[in-house]
Amino acid sequence: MGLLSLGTPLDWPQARPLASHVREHGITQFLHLWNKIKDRRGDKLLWGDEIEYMVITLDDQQRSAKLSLRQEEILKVLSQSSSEHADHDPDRHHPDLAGHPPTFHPEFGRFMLESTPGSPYGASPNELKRVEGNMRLRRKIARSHLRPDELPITLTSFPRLGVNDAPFTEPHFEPRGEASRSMFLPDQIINPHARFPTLAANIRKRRGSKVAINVPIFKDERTPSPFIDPSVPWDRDLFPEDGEAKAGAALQDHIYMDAMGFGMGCCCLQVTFQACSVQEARTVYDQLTPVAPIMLALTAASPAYRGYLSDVDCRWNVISGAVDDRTPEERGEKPLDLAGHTPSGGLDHASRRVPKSRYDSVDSYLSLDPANRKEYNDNPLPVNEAIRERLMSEGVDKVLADHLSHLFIRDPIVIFSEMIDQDDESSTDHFENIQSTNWQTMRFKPPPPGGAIGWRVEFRSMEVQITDFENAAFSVFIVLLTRAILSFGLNFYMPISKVDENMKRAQERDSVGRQKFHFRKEVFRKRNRHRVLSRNPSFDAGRNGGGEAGSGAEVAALGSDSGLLDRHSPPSSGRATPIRNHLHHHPSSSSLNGTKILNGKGGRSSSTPGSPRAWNGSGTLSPHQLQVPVEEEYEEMSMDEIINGKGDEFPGLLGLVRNYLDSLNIDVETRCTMGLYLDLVGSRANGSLMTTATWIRNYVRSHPEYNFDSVISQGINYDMIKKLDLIERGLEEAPGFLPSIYAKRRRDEDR
Ligand SMILES: Nc1ncnc2c1ncn2[C@@H]1O[C@H](COP(=O)(O)OP(=O)(O)OP(=O)(O)O)[C@@H](O)[C@H]1O
Ligand SMILES: N[C@@H](CCC(=O)O)C(=O)O
Ligand SMILES: N[C@@H](CS)C(=O)O
Repeated sequence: MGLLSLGTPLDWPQARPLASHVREHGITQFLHLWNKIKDRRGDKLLWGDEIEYMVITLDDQQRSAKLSLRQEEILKVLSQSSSEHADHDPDRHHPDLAGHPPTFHPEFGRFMLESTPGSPYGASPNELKRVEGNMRLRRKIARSHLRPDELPITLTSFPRLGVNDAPFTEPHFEPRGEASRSMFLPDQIINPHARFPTLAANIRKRRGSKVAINVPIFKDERTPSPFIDPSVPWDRDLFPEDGEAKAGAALQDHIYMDAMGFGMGCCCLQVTFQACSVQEARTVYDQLTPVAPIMLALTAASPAYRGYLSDVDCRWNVISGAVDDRTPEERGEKPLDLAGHTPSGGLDHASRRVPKSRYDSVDSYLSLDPANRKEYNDNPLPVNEAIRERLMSEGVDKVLADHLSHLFIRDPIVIFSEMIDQDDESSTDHFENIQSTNWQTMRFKPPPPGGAIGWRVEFRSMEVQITDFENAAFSVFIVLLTRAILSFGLNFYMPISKVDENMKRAQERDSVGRQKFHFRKEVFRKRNRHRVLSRNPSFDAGRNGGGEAGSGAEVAALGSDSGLLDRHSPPSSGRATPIRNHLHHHPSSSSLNGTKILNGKGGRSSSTPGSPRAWNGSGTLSPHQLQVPVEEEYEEMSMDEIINGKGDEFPGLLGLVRNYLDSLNIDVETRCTMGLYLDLVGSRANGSLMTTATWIRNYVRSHPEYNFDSVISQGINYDMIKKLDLIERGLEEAPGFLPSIYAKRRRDEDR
């Protein structure tokens, strides 16, 4: 959930002239904050998940499953009940209700809820063991405030959103809304908070047309070819935009969608980490960036849109298209109008190309680690040049300045008239306005004013899973991987263009089984490979699921010279004694680069004159390593190899995580729970368990009502959602999808 300011939202013609004001003050706000918090360190690793749900109404007479639009009512009751829960609920003794009851938040869809733990977790194995119970408690609380015919389901995309041959919302509305002007979706599916309809309307207006999302259709035995969608009202003329579909916005052989709700009506699973310092946050951001597409593929859960099976398994490009506010010139569909060039901001809507939507993958790495070779930052990086120069002249290093000035190429989409003038020393509202509408695979989050919360990084690519067992498993896996990254000083860097290629592959049908992904071959820094392996002889056993727990001190010792941990961490964190580092040296003005589109070639390198000297000579990278041609550092691997390992050549992400776990002193029960989670991740990767997307596709294709024409009827949808609910509650087995232990374990926990 993004920034929810209150007030009167400005229509696009009024908001547009204020864009530079918001950007300028946003950066002033960032700089005020930066000067206060850039040296902040010593924060603990805390983390939290965000789970998004759809509320579904089931009608057993009609055999229909519809989206319930009662979000506002439900959230009101949930927020009242959170405080009362402690006294009246049968769960009142649940440790997660003491002090910090879980919280529920609105989301874009009026049929969506989001829940987070009441307070963030720590990263100790004992805390990790709590996660699934906390998630289940949240689901239980949500369910207890729904009507008997409603259920909360963690489904990434609702298969019949926008199918008008039968009502798909409760209550029903016709698709004729001013915000989206959609041929398929009524505006009533949008959360009525002014932020959301204004986002939808202003994205459309800035773009100059409705958004146009085209997902390839899954061609089944009887799907017409070419497929020209009979459910598009080709000749509707309610709004001027209605002609767009026929004029080329709707592609043949694709499922066409024309509104923000098709994307932001999808649900995901996000994980946010607090790091001990800005440098550690930048490390986590960089190292998780190549992991984002891998986790998107592994959690794939959305193979159905607007009543059809699609040929993709993930939501990513659907949301990307759903909020794509770029003009035709920015998208490269019309020639640029260079007369409109504005050198100070470079922000005229027709004067330059913008390669990506606001919702897309990360474009540049962020760390000052010399392992972050300039060759890795090989994507075009349009920046707001004036902002970049200003940040650097105020002492922000070039790498961070690139990142921020890239985010700040965007216009603010929602401006509230009451919020135009702010106290830039105490507010970060303008900064957050731009930051929170850059929806990328990773988000780098500065500490909010107030002091309680530190530097954070949000991991945003994962699709939400049907059960909290899976949601906990994937969240815990990412937390443990982060710990392994920091403790072993792992290096996953590879060219960011290859990460983007992986994003494309990740979304394809059955990418886990059929695709290969680029991944770095040598993930240990030279010295550490030897140290990790020799101090943790259980490594190979760990990879195979065995291995005895080692000593936590070993990991701490390894971490202390891993070259990636922040050297200012307090000794109590089990890390190195602080020594001086040079991370915050500022570039001299002579290093300012005047280019507007950066592509890495003029980019970062610890040896570039005037660029920050990032490291203190601890020798983590040998000159030899720096000389290896980038192309030789990575190769194509299957998902099984990336996760489960590849003989002696590559340990696999699970191998790394197991090795990290083996090094801790953990009780048997906790280790067993972690083992169940890691086994799920490994089994999904090697295909012994299928992804949610594959389960959904198989279910639809084996339903007696299915005609092998890609169509998901109301009856199929109803049966599927009922079945998924039974599976979640452990009342039906799901062979090949969930481990056999799941159902019984789930029922036992309900007792
Ligand atoms: N200090 C912290 N360290 C780490 N995680 C935290 C911290 N405080 C809150 N979180 C977690 O961060 C997640 C996001 O929290 P919240 O929804 O408040 O942030 P947000 O800024 O609205 O998120 P988003 O970036 O998704 O819009 C939650 O899982 C929460 O538990
Ligand atoms: N629901 C969106 C994320 C919305 C948000 O940024 O909070 C997704 O599936 O990615
Ligand atoms: N939920 C997302 C998308 S609208 C946000 O609020 O930014």
